[in-house]
Amino acid sequence: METAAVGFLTISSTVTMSAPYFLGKVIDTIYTTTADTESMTASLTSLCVMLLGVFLCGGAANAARVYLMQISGEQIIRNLRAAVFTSILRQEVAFFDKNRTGELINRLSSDTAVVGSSITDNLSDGLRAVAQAAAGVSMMFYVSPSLAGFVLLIVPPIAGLAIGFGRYIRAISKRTQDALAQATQLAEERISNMRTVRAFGKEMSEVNKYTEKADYVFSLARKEAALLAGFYGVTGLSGNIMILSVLYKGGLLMASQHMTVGELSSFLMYTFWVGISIAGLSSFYSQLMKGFGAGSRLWELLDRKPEFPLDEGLELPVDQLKGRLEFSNVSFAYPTRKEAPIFQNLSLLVPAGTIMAVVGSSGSGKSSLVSLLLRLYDTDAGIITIDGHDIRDLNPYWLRSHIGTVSQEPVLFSCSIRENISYGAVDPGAVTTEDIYNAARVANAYDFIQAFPKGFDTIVGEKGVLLMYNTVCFLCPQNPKILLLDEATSALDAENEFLVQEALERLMEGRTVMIIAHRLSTIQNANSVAVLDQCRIAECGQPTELLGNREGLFRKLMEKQAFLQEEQKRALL
Ligand SMILES: Nc1ncnc2c1ncn2[C@@H]1O[C@H](COP(=O)(O)OP(=O)(O)OP(=O)(O)O)[C@@H](O)[C@H]1O
Repeated sequence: METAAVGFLTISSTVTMSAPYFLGKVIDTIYTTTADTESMTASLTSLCVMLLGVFLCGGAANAARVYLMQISGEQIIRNLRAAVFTSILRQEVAFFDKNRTGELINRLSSDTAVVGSSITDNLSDGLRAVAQAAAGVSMMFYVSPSLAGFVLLIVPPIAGLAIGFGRYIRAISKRTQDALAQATQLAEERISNMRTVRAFGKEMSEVNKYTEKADYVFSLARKEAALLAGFYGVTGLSGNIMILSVLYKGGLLMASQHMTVGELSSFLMYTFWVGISIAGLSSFYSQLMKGFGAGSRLWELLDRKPEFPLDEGLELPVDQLKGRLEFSNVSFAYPTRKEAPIFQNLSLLVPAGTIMAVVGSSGSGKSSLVSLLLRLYDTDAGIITIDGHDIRDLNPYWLRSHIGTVSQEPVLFSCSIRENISYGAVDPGAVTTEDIYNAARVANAYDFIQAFPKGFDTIVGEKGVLLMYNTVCFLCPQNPKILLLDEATSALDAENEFLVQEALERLMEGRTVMIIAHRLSTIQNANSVAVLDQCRIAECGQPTELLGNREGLFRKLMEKQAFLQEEQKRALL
């Protein structure tokens, strides 16, 4: 396809470039033919027919070139977007703590478009401008070397100016794309937290903040426009000076019989062509520099290697997996908040086939424990093992597909309930309707979902707003030996409490379970309880044993929690 485009480009440029030459011939024919009108008309007609043929051919080639270039441009943008999205999704979770969603979205949508179009739209015009300038200059030398040498003295200073200008455009484009990314990030955060914005009545102040960011983008665009105007003004003026000098010097050459009127006309037309090509080239160059500027962040993103691999490492035979979990002297702080340690020398053992309830005040690190087990982050010190294997030696992909994670407040994607439930399966395409129904039955959500008019095909609103019931569980991959559960914090009415409890018990049977527990009933059913406090496990043992210790942290936590739950239940009634 590219070859065809270049072919058409050559044809259309050759045709366009040969036109002035032939037109010159037409003029000379008119001026020099002293013969009878009939033969003059004949030679004129044949020249004009030839020119018409050449123009038709050039027009068709031009149309084909534009079509092909447009298509290949869209293809480049598509490939770029797919590559950037692949690269983003391969990054480690910590990368997403450092880079905000809005910024990444901007890279994916805006930067790729700027880079793509700067390469393609302009590449076609740019290549044509280069070809036309080269051919035009050659033809100028062919028609009159002395006049060409004189006129082209103007090119070096223009080239110098263009280089300086290109550098500036490149820098300003990078700044513009960064500013745009910041604006998008702000908008993305505010729109996704619209409830908070509304609750505090901050609509207008957020609008002002966004407008400020948009103003900054505009001020950069204004700078760019002013510079562009200056640059085009200078190049346009130089073009006109070129024409004037051709007229002056060419007139002198004609007077001294060194040039015919046809040659001067051809030369003048080639000068026009070269002038137009130079204008095209400067626009091409500035757009290309703009693309490079916008592209610098994209290349960084494309080249970035994730800190740990997605799909490399040891895979244990599934039938030998027992599910013994152990944290040994683990220390950890989030990469974005290195100064605030979450765990220091934390040790915890969950024997295979037992249920461990993890409790602790808000922010004590319960969810972080789960994140470490799933290897969303690596520990700073100490190791975490599954059946004695350091999880850093295991294939992360394998590890995650053999640990079932169920959150009772899952972030649901905006698709049907059916699709949401099958999301966790290794091959969602192979999940049968019966599998989905069973998963819903296990979660005691079957009747509830069937009660919707569209049943399992009900489309869930963004972030699951539509789905008020909070026990929908994802299909657990391959009946995992290990389950990590995050219990809902919200209080339920008596009937739902019973349904949830029953579903959880069914789910936990015969597996090693680590559950972030919020309900007293869950804790009482666990084999042991670990209390997180001040970066470590403060207490660990059987629930009844820990409750017996009146001064213990667990006892205090339970007293507080029981009180809170009572309060919540009273509020529900
Ligand atoms: N991605 C993150 N980057 C930086 N800090 C984080 C991140 N996630 C959590 N934290 C911080 O780590 C601490 C522990 O959070 P974590 O969510 O593990 O606690 P938790 O006990 O599960 O809390 P909760 O019961 O409120 O969910 C908190 O101070 C939290 O602000």
